[in-house]
Amino acid sequence: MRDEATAFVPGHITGFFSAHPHDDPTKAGSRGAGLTLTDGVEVTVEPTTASEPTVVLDGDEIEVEPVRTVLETLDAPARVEAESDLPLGAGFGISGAMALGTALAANRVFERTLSTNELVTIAHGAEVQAGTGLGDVVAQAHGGIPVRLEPGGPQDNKLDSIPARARVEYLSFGELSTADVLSGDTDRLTEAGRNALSRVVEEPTLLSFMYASRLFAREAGLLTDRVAETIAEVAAADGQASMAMLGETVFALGTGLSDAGYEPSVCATHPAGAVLK
Ligand SMILES: Nc1ncnc2c1ncn2[C@@H]1O[C@H](COP(=O)(O)OP(=O)(O)O)[C@@H](O)[C@H]1O
Ligand SMILES: CC(C)(COP(=O)(O)O)[C@@H](O)C(=O)O
Repeated sequence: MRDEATAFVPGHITGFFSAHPHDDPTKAGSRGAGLTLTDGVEVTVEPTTASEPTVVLDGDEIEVEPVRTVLETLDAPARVEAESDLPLGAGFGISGAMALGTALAANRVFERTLSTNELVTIAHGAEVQAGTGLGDVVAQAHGGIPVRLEPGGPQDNKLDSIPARARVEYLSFGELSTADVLSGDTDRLTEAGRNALSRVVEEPTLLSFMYASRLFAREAGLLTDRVAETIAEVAAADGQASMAMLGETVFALGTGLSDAGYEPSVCATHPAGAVLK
């Protein structure tokens, strides 16, 4: 057993998605596309003798169900300490990042001998089971600008990506409970998500991704006034922006938000998937 291990998992902004439930959470998931980010989550796992696991994010002890499930699945009594560049609950896939980072680091600390795909499957299943995400984990394992053609964990899904890189700006006005949205009527997202995916498969470019994402955000009925206004202001300054699913967050390519007079956070698309440090 090692003293500790650390993994870095990129943040993930989903531009559009459709939900695809299944009785087996490792086969359930989403189709869609998004951006993995150089801003992300660093997850450190160390063994504990305490009767219950401890999960700390940016110094605060919190309850993130997928992390607990991953530790139980790996039979790993641990303390998980995460540092995030991104806000929790605002559409950056932090719950998925913490689950995936915990799986990678716990496997190393407790000297389990699971493969990367097995660990991604465990983290993906835990995230889906908790209702806090559908496609973040497999996207964060992949890196780049993943296009999720078929839902599920590595043994069932089919991923492609948009071969591009970009500077990314983002501005978050607040949280949107993923669990609330996913436990509601997601059928209304299915057609919008299918249309968006068809557009990006037809034309796998960043511009078509952004256009498809804006169309989806409108059709999904999730746009808030502040998000809609900000997207319009970026467009008026000849920029490309859309809403991060699922958060009250706007993301833009290049300098879109800055050019519209905002002071956004700045990062870039992440060229690779999650890594052990
Ligand atoms: N202060 C908090 N704000 C938002 N979520 C929180 C907080 N503390 C714990 N959580 C848990 O973190 C998870 C957030 O998941 P989600 O809404 O999908 O966020 P993200 O979009 O960052 O992945 C949920 O399991 C939620 O119960
Ligand atoms: C959009 C979402 C369903 C939720 O994303 P988040 O709120 O960041 O957990 C994501 O998991 C996806 O399937 O694309």
